[in-house]
Amino acid sequence: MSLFKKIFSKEKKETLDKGLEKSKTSFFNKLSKAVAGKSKVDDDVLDNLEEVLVSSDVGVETTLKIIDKIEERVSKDKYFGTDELNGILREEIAALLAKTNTGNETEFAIPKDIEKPYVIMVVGVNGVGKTTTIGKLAAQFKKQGLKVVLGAADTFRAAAIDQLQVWADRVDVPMVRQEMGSDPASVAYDTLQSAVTQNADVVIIDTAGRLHNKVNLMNELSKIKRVMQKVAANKPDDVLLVLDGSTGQNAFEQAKQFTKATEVTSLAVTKLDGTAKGGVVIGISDQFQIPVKYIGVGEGIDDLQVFNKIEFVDSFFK
Ligand SMILES: Nc1nc2c(ncn2[C@@H]2O[C@H](COP(=O)(O)OP(=O)(O)OP(=O)(O)O)[C@@H](O)[C@H]2O)c(=O)[nH]1
Repeated sequence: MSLFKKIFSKEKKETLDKGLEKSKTSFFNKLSKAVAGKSKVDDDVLDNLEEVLVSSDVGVETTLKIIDKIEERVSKDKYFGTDELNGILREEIAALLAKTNTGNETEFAIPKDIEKPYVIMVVGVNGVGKTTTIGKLAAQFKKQGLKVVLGAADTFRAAAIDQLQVWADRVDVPMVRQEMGSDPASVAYDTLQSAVTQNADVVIIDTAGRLHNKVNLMNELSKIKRVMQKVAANKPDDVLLVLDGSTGQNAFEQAKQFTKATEVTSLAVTKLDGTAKGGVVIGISDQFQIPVKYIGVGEGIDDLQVFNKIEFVDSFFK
């Protein structure tokens, strides 16, 4: 491993540790209360643990799965002590995450076996950190020496186009835009066309995420896809749903709506640094069986990380 990589990994780890601090403190405070005065894991401890997991935004479904697994282990080994609970929780959560997050990626990269350009269509409601995530992603891909083109297909609000332009300028990548109110699919088409002409490696398309009308959202997203496929077959390669981790259960609700409206292939969970609700990462990836690809652990350009289940669990249970 090169020195640069070593330094980068250390920095990445520190940012992750810091980003998850609030979630960790809150979780382990609750956990220690849940087992206070108990030496063995019994029904009371399991009930308390269930509450801890639900109140840490792991979600009811995933919490019940974890509790079932621990119950199985308790019934096998009657002498299972509360001091072992941490290790066992860590194993069960790692196993859950491994089902969806099957890879072990640590760095920003695009798959080698796809036809260039790699197209990421970004979806999510306003305010979740969509624009910021696109900007940070563009910066990381550019750092890898890849040629990136952005498409401002959230034409619903002028501010959305302008905000993305700020990031495009900051990262120094081209952005394709049209007037506010123009057809998002037309912007996506132009963006892909321009990327193909420039022989770009990565295209990132911003879309509007208006949830108030599911049929409209569905129609808009499928039209964008359909029109892009006129330029290049099988695009987009990735439909990335951005969720604000600090909204906890609201993020679950948004995931539900968006997965109904379009085929979401990966998730980015942002703003984990400012919240104690980090458990959403575990619950959402499990409940929707969609891999978490990126996590946002700060506002800085380098504070978007490739989600790695091992690093995440290591940091959480450190
Ligand atoms: N602390 C923290 N802040 C973040 C993170 N990601 C985004 N933000 C902040 O969240 C706010 C909203 O981000 P935007 O990128 O503007 O959100 P958006 O979804 O594009 O929203 P609109 O521009 O309103 O459509 C900004 O102030 C970002 O700096 C994160 O990982 N951590």
